[in-house]
Order: sequence, then C-alpha cells, then structure tokens
Amino acid sequence: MMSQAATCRQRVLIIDDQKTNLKILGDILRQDVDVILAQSAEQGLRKAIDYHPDLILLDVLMPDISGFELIKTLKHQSQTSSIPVIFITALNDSSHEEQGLHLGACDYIYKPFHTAIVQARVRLHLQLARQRRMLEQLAHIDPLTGIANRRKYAQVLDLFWRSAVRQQSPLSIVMLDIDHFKEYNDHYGHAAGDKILHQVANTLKESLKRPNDFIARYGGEEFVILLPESSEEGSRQLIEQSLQQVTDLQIRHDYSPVSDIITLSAGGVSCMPAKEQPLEAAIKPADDMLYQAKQQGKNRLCWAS
Ligand SMILES: Nc1nc2c(ncn2[C@@H]2O[C@H](COP(=O)(O)OP(=O)(O)OP(=O)(O)O)[C@@H](O)[C@H]2O)c(=O)[nH]1
Repeated sequence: MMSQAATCRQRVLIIDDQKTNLKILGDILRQDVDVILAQSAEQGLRKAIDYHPDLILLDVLMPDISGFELIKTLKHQSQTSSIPVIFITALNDSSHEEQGLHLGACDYIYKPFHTAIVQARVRLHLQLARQRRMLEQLAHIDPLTGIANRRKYAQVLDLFWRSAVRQQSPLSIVMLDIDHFKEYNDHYGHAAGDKILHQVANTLKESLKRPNDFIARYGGEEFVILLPESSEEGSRQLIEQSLQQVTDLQIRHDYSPVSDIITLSAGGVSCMPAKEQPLEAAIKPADDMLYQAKQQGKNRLCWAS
C-alpha cells in the first residue's frame, strides 16, 4: 500500500474565475501532477467531491462565491474536509492572509506569484498530504497480519451500520477464533504462531468475494468479518467456505484435541439494523454464537437464529 501511495500521480484542483490564471497555473504544475481546472466556486466544489484531489489551489476573489466562503463548505463536508487548500490571491495583505489561514488553509500565496515558489509550495504540501495518508493507512493496519485492525473495524462497522439502517438492508457480523492456539504457540513457538496468524488472516481475506466484504483482526487469535447487504443464507455459505479454505491449508497441529490440523470456530448473526437499536446489542449474538461453537466442540460455525 505504501509503495502504491508513493508512486501514483497526485491530483491538484485549481479554482479561479480567470481563464488565464487557470492556464498559467495549470501549465506550471502539469509536469508534476494531474491538474483539474474549475472556473467557479460551484464547479470547484463539485470537482472536489467527484475527483477528491490531493490539494486545492483556491482563488479568493470570485464573482459568485468567494474563496473564503468556499473553504468553509469544503472544511464542513466529510468528503472534502481533509483536502489541503492553498489560497492564491491578489488580496496580498496580512489581515486577509490571517483570515485565510484561520479558515483552515494550509498556505497563502500572493498574486502576482513567482512560478518557482508556487511549484515549491505545492510540492511541499503534496508531500505532507502523502505522508499524512500513509500514516492514516498504517494506523488502520494490523502489522502482524497486514489486514485491518480493530480501530478500523470500529469505523467500518459504524459506517456499514448507518448505511444498513438507511437502506434497510441486512448486515452479517461474524466472529472467528483459532482453536487451541495456545497449545500451538506452546509447542511450535510464538514465531510459528505468528506465521499461522498471518496465513489464516490472509486466507480468510481472500475467501471474501465482494468489494465491501470486510475483515479485521479483532484481537489475539480472533478475527471479525462484516458482510453488508448479504442474506443470512448467503453469509452462512460464504463463511462455511472461508472456514473450509483454512482447513484446506492443512496446517499441522498435533496438539489440538479437536483435529490434527489448524481449525477455527465461528459465530455469526445476520441482522436488519434499526436506528434505535444499540450497536453493541447487534454484535452480541455473534459473540454468543462463537462461545456456543467453542462449547459444542469447536471447529464449527454457529449462527444466531
Ligand atoms: N503467536 C502469537 N500468539 C498470540 C498472539 N496474540 C495472541 N496469541 C496467543 O493466542 C493464545 C490464545 O489462547 P486462548 O485464549 O486460551 O485460546 P485457545 O488456546 O485458542 O483456546 P480456544 O479458543 O478455546 O480453542 C494465547 O496463547 C496467546 O498468547 C500473537 O500475536 N502471536
């Protein structure tokens, strides 16, 4: 993920009502980045949402909506709030500069501008944006397995839940746990245990079919899978296949009382989220079912009815 973020071309949206300014700025940046042009605040806002640029260069004095007004909207909308904005304006006095920075701009450039200074500042802010994105990605990845961590899971669950409430569509939640993993660690060593966690996590991940299906490491040897817009029958079938794919790895576990290979227990629930229902209550049945699967002898899937 890091290498992809580090190599792909970044995008800069330039918003200015003067065609000549758009052309000049576009020409001096095009060598380094993909340039998107907008000739009004309204068009700029639309393009910011549609193209999600890495940086916005924004004029202040525009006939319909001023740059100062537009940045307020950009900073209030979740799709655009994290995009850094540089003002580039003929309002070349410190009080306007102060106002611009207060409104959330990361920089303020006076017109008439010097080409090399615009290029240098754009480069600097793009580099900062890239580093910020990498940090965000790293903060959401479990380093051992490379899949999402519990923090990311909490965010995604909240997102899926709200979307399921809005669309009145089902959401399946599945908790999975490696059986007798303590014995595995005790006999084969912690480093071997780490390798298994990586292998199991990635096998489960690859078994998921739809782009929105989501897996995270919930903790230790426990994983959680979220399947949005998936029926109970479809979800059960998919998870049975996922468990089968882990079994197919045929990882020897001579110290497991339930099998001579690594197995998983899993508990699932399909729910139709309602606004007034607390999230915790919806997840609990999956936890209960995992407990039941362990109680019933492990190496199985139990589903809440
Ligand atoms: N190698 C490795 N082991 C871990 C990691 N996180 C947790 N564990 C181990 O996972 C084991 C979990 O043990 P238990 O909770 O008793 O679970 P279990 O042995 O799988 O028992 P059941 O779930 O009842 O089958 C402990 O030995 C933990 O040390 C990790 O990152 N790496």
